Order: sequence, then C-alpha cells, then structure tokens
Amino acid sequence: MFSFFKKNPKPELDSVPEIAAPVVEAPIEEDAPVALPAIAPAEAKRSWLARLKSGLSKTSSNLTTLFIGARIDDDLYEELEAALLMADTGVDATQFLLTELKRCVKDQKLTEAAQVKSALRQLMIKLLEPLQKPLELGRHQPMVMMITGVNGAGKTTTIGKLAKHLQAHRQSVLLAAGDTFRAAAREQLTIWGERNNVSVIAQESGDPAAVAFDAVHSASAKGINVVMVDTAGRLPTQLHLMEELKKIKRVTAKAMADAPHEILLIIDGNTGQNALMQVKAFDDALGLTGLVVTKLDGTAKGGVLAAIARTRPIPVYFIGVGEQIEDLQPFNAEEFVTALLGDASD
Ligand SMILES: Nc1nc2c(ncn2[C@@H]2O[C@H](COP(=O)(O)OP(=O)(O)OP(=O)(O)O)[C@@H](O)[C@H]2O)c(=O)[nH]1
Repeated sequence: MFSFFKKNPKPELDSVPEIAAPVVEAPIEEDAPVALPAIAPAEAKRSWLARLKSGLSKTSSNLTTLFIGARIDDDLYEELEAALLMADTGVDATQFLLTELKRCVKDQKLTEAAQVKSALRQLMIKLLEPLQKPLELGRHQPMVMMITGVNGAGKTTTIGKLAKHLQAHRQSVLLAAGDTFRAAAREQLTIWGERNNVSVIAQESGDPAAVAFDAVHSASAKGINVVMVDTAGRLPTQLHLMEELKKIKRVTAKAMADAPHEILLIIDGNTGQNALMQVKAFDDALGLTGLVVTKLDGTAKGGVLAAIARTRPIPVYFIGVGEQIEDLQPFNAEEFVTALLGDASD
C-alpha cells in the first residue's frame, strides 16, 4: 500500500492519480493549489524503496551480515543481540525478538541461517505493524494538527513537506507560526508559505497559544481544510515549556471544541533511545496521536521503531529519509523491515 492518508468516514474516491489516495469531503476552493508529484506510482514506489533501503543501510548492514554463512548456535544469537542493541532496538524489544525467534526456530525446526533471518523478518513486521496507521483526512473542518518536538528534530521541514502532500491531496492548508521564540523560525515559515501559496498566521511576538487560536478561527471562517500549528523546539525537561504546549492545546480547544485533532511529535531517528524518552515525555504531557520519525537516512539507530512499538506504540504516520519532499512517506512495517533485512526471498 502506498497511500498517504486515509479518509474518514466512507470513501468517496475522486482519486489523485499519482498516489492512490483519498480525497477530502470538506469543501475545496476552486483555485486551491495542487502540487502533484511528478512521478508515476510504480516508479515513485521503487524510488522510495531504494531511498529507504539506502537510508537504512547503516542499520541493516550489522543485522544482515551476521547471518551470512552462520550456523544456528549461541554465537549467532549473541551476535544478533549485539546488533539489535547497537541499532538502538532497546533491551526490551531485543529480548522479546530473541525469545520469539528461538521459539520459532525450535517449533519450526529451522536448520539454515537464512531461515532464521526470514523468521526474524516476520517477527519484526508483526512487532512494527501496530505502528502503521494512515493519517485520516476529512474528519473535521478544519482538521487541526499541533506539531511538537525538540529543537532541530525536523518540525519545520516536516510541516513544509506535509503541507505539499496535503495540497497534492486537494487539502487547503493554513500554517500557524507558533514558534514565537525565534523570529527566524517565524520568518522561515512565512517565506516558505509565500513561495508555496500557503497562508501563514504569524504574530510579531507574544503567545503561541493566541497564534493557534487565531489560526483555527481564520481557517474556520475561510473554509480551510487543515491547520498545522508549528511550535518552538523544547526539551521535555524544560517543564515551563512543556506547560506552554499544554496551554496551546487548551486554548486551541477553546477555538474549536474537539481540536487539536492530531498532536504529532517529530523525532530525529538519529537520536535512538533518546527519541524513546521524548515519546514518553511528550505523550505523558499532551497525549500524542502520532509520530513522524525524520532523518532515518544515514542512521545506524533505525531499531528505535521496535523500541517504540514495545513501549509506547503510538502510530508512526510518516518516516523521513532526506530533505526532499518525496523523502517523507507513510510508515509501512513491511517496507521498513524489507529495507532492513531484505525481502522474503532473500
Ligand atoms: N538528512 C535529513 N535531514 C533532515 C530530515 N528532516 C529534516 N532534516 C534537516 O534537519 C534540520 C533541522 O530541521 P528543521 O525542520 O529546521 O527542525 P526544527 O525541528 O523545526 O528545528 P527548530 O525550529 O530549531 O526546533 C534541517 O537542516 C533539515 O533540512 C531528514 O529526514 N533527513
């Protein structure tokens, strides 16, 4: 499956040809900008899988080489344990995978290392599948998304990529420049919005909650489909800043009863186990609805998704493997594991 978003309720498909994708129910402005990907689906999919594979190659090389010419013995399990831990899979997920794998080898009487690898592949897919969930469009008008994360996780870049993808799915988008700490962040978002024909609500200074409130009102009045509220980067240990996020959430609910409908945490895949701490802390504070894992290109720590699946299985809506728009795609457990361990025939 290669669709970006899921529509809810019932499909009334008016498909956008490039990506099998649902379309909005909400009213669409006649001249709403539509940025369609330039490449056809099969080609786009191939190229995404290739980028995913190359992005994850550092994580995968340690995991796959140990099976080459190996015998099924304690040494193999020990090497696998070390490789999983090095990939930041975490102790819990590593132990879980090893226990299940040993059980599988015994039950199925596996004799070849390649069969063990294939069993590991299946176990990983099963472990990661609960994280695979499409972002549903069209449930609210407007749908309000709060975007959070630590400094430099990739929030602004992700907002830009998501806005383009949403436009490609005929959603009109409004951005709220809720990073009122850094003037540069506000400017960055405003310039990006101008270039891409996306309106941005920004204030010279002041309260990010007020910016979010204004943006939701403005989007409701203009019939805009999606509002994305950018927020300043912060560490979960900066308690006053975490309180500020809670306030943005509360005030947004005053502008629209059930908003924000999505609270996303953007995490940098390079930070491995630290990303897991961020997930826990932001989830405890805000009740996250989804994750976006960026910068999986070039990291050796791609195992962190397994750790998330075991400890805090919050849907991973998207993963990012680079700075281009096409480098952000929906998370698919099978694709991800294939990029790590090869496909079923390998
Ligand atoms: N390699 C790679 N770089 C990325 C990816 N996503 C974002 N980046 C880069 O990461 C850097 C930080 O991204 P930003 O979007 O500015 O991060 P931010 O979270 O908004 O940062 P603050 O506003 O400072 O909190 C930029 O140089 C991005 O181009 C990715 O998937 N892969």
